[in-house]
Formats: sequence, C-alpha cells, structure tokens
Amino acid sequence: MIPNPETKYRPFPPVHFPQRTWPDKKITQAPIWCAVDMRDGNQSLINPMDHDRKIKFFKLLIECGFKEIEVGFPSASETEFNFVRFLIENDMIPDDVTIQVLSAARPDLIERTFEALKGAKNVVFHIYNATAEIFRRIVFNKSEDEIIELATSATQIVKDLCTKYPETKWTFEYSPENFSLTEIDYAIRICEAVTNVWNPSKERPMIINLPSSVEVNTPNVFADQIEYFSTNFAQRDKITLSVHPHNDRGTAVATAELALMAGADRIEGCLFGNGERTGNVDIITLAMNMYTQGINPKLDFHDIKRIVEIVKECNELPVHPRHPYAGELVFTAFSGSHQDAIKKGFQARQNQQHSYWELPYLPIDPADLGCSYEAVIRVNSQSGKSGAAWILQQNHGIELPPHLQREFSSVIQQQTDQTGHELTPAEIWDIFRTQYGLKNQEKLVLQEFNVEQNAPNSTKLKLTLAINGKKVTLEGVGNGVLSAGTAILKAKTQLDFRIVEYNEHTLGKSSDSRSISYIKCSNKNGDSFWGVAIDNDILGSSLKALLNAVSQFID
Ligand SMILES: CC(=O)SCCNC(=O)CCNC(=O)[C@H](O)C(C)(C)COP(=O)(O)OP(=O)(O)OC[C@H]1O[C@@H](n2cnc3c(N)ncnc32)[C@H](O)[C@@H]1OP(=O)(O)O
Ligand SMILES: CC(C)C(=O)C(=O)O
Ligand SMILES: [Mg+2]
Repeated sequence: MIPNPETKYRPFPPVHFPQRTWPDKKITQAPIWCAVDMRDGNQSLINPMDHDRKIKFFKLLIECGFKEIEVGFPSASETEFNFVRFLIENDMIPDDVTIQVLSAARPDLIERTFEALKGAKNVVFHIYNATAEIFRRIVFNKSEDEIIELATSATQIVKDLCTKYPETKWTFEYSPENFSLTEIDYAIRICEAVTNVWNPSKERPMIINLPSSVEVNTPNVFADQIEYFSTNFAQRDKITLSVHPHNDRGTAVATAELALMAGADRIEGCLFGNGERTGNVDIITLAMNMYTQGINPKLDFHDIKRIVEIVKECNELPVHPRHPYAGELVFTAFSGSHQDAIKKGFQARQNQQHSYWELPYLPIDPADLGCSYEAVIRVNSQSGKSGAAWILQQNHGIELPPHLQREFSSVIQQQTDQTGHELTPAEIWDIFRTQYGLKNQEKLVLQEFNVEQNAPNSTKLKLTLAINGKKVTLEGVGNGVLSAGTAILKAKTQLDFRIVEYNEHTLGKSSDSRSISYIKCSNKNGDSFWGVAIDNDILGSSLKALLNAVSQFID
C-alpha cells in the first residue's frame, strides 16, 4: 500500500498577487548569464573536478561566451582555493569576464575566500544563508531577526574586507537560500536589510539572487513570487535581480523563463542542467529556446558535440540521448510519418521564398548546433517509405521514383521486422543493390552494346551479354533502345513481360555525372520486378536496369 499523500504532503500555497502582469509579458532579450557549473555543478559531483578538469571547464565556458562564471567555493578545499589562485596568478581571466565565488555567511569562510581572491580584477562576491522557516528552525535554531542579523553582519564583513583590496572591482551578491520556500514578505525584509548594509547605487548595483534551492512549486507560482518581490522591493533600481532555479519538479526551464517574464534580469544555471539532486536549470536549453524564438542568446553553442564531450569528461556524467538540443537522438526521426514530413520539408525548402526555418518536427536547424542532416532520419521497424529513400538520397544522390520508394520500403520492413534492429545506411545500400541487381546479378550481364538508327522510330540494337557467365551476342529492332532490348530478351528467354515504368536521372550536377535508371517490368501473371542500374551513360544504365529487372523473372 502506498502512503496516503493527503496526510503526508501539503500543497504549496499560491501567492495572492492579482496585480501580476507577467502572463502578458514576452522575453525579448537575453538575460545576464552566470554559469555555476564549477561551484553548484561541482559540489554535486561524485568526484568533484580536479585542477585540470576545472581548467578545461573554465576555458569551455569562456569559449561559449559566459561573462560571469562562478569558479568555486574557495573555502571548501585546497583544490578550490588553489584553483582560484591559479586563475588569478596566471592571468587566465579575460578582462571582460567576472569570476564569482561563493561563501556561506560565516566570518571564517568569508575571510578565507578573500585570501583566495587577492589580485583579481573583477569579482562577484556571493554569500548565502537559508531563510525559509524550516531552515531557521531546524538548521540554525534562530528567529527571523537573528537570521537577518546573521546575513547583515556577514554583509558588513564582506564590505569591510572589500575596502582592503581596492585593486579589485567588487560586486556583491546575496542569496536568501530557499527563497521559494521562504515567506515572501520575510524574503523581501532580509534582502532589503542586506541591501541597506551594502548600499548599492544605480551605477554599481548589487545582485539579489533568488533561488529555488529546492524546486517546490509550479513555475507560475515562482513567477508570482518574482514579480511580487520585484514590485515590492524598495531599492529595485539598485539591484540586479537574479534567479537560480533547481529542477526537483522537472520544471526549472519553465521556471526560469516565467521568472524572466516576471522581471528577473539574470540567470544562474549549468550546462546540461548539472547540479544538486536533479540539477540546476540547463542554460543550454534556455539559450537555445530563446534562439528558436529569434532572440540572440549571446551564448555560442554552435559546436554542441564538442561541448557535450568536454562536459561529460569534466563532470564524469553522461548527457541523456534525448537532452534538448544536445542529445545524440534529438534530431533523429525513426517513425514513418515524421520521416515523411521531414523529407517533404527539406524538399519544400528548396523553393521557399523566405529565410525562416520551417521544417516539420525539427524546431531548430541541426546545422546551427554543428550537426549534419545525415542523422535526421534513421531506419527501423517504425519507419516508412521516406526513411530508406532519404538514406539513399543523402548518401548516394538517389531519387527513388515514388512507386519504387513503396516497394523498397516493404523490403526494408521485412528486414527490420526480422531482426528487430535499426538498419545502418551501409546495410540499406547493400540491400538496395542486392534487391535491384546492382550487386551479384549474374544471370543477365551486359558486356557491350551497339545502337544503330535504321530510320525514324526504328532502332537496331546489338547486345553482347553474359548469360549465367556464358557470352552471347544478340540483335533486335524496336522503336527505341529499350523496346529493341525488350524484343531481344523476350526472344531469348521466352518470357512474356513488358516495361511498365521507367525513370532516370543523373547522380550529380556536372555534365559527366553518372546516370541511374529505374525500370519496372510486369508479366501477364501480375508479377513485377524493378531493376536499377548505374552507368556512365544513360543508354548503358537503361539497358542494365532492364537486364536487372528481367533477371528476376528467371529462376
Ligand atoms: C544551496 C547550496 O548549494 S549552498 C552551497 C553549499 N556548498 C557547499 O557546502 C560546498 C562547500 N562546503 C564545504 O566544503 C563545507 O561545508 C565547508 C568547508 C565550507 C564548511 O564545513 P564545516 O565547517 O564543516 O561546516 P558545515 O558546512 O557543516 O556547516 C554547518 C554549520 O554552518 C552553519 N551554516 C550553514 N550554512 C550557513 C550559511 N549559509 N551561513 C552561515 N552559517 C551557515 C550551520 O548552521 C552549521 O552551524 P553549527 O555548526 O553552529 O550548527
Ligand atoms: C547558494 C545558492 C544560490 C544555491 O546554490 C541554492 O540556493 O541553490
Ligand atoms: Mg543551487
């Protein structure tokens, strides 16, 4: 028996805020991004990053365009402390990048953190303490006022120490940890008290960072909390309002997006949503969501596969194959109706009159993330006619005629049903060649041919064939090469068949491109077979395709 949730869990109370305006707002520009992978992400890893992994991650974040990077919790360990020293002493921080460090609101930890920062150019000094009732009661055993005192006295210590190091441009950040679980008016009260101590200005704002340290409510309730805070905070114009969503309910991205609509200016998060428990908000998803709405996210993820590899190596964690924008399967359709729509979408793009991306089932151009179109369609037993046709088109320039697409699809379907597995492009190509005579067809093999135009509508054809390896030369007449060839083969094999469909095209754009021909022959019993052939000239490919089709009537 599962426990009764009604007596075990309490619903999160909504914020009474009928003046809310965020539902009608739009996101129109990128927020200030702060990557907290090297701190919040790092503190959640099984094996926290060592020096080399941290360096690698730091360089990656800079390449991606982050201008604010929380590089660690310097008072946590020697590794953390020394890493910050290394960055500073080796001049590894670009002038336009601000490093951020975190410390609990504890004098000993704050002092140690300042030691790590000596000589840095630009720093966000970030302190936090939990403010929610359950933390005040259980963790701190302190009253509301005592917690305010803890936060303000720590702020004063930071302020005093900043004056000792005037060579650094300091920005102060305060986080009421577990903001979303904190009584909203108390959260405003403690943040205002901290702000009053710091005394920011419009020109030198401080950062108030509102975390859903544990995600406890729906994104709309969090948005109400943010708009309420933003509306009622006394020195709103002197603070940068930041959010720091976690993903316990799986809605961190929505939470962050609604928070931006509700007035947040800045977002802290991690690549691929790494972080404590279910992670921090995924900045890649957020940024690419903006990108697909026509907004420049001011971050660069154009080589997503490389980013995945580096992050996997540094975090020693996988990235899910269905991770938005980045997973190895997110641009791949296995299912028939999706494949059909995607294939038609790519065709339609060739005549499109506008520049916008418009493709069924592909909300973003894979090329924008450095991915090719090759993998957008893969073939298994869920696939339809467009699946294999797409693979042949992409890999070999083959434009299967519509009827042949259907016929080849049933061949492929038999294979995938039998094995239950995906077919690779190489396997599909091999099945295609075997099925239509491009490979191992030895019953009727063209060796030479000669065409003479006797008169208008009368063509004389001389064929040299290897029939099951035996060379024969045959002649016939028809009103064209194919009808002459048909006449020759009918006479030789005693088979009664006719050509019912013929298609050809060049494989490539230049005039010396090879030709491919597709021929379907039927007999009176209703049996029909396709033959396909490739040759340097169109007559050769037509005759070979005819032989490949007819060979299939022969036992
Ligand atoms: C939501 C977040 O992500 S917060 C960031 C969390 N990150 C980390 O903790 C990673 C790095 N931390 C560490 O390595 C260690 O915690 C250290 C080295 C910083 C400190 O370790 P310790 O000295 O053993 O203290 P510990 O972390 O257990 O803290 C517990 C004490 O600090 C107090 N404390 C906890 N958080 C805070 C805070 N934000 N501000 C002030 N005091 C705090 C607790 O009430 C407790 O006090 P008590 O001993 O009087 O009961
Ligand atoms: C330190 C704070 C910002 C934090 O990581 C959290 O509350 O989740
Ligand atoms: Mg966090």
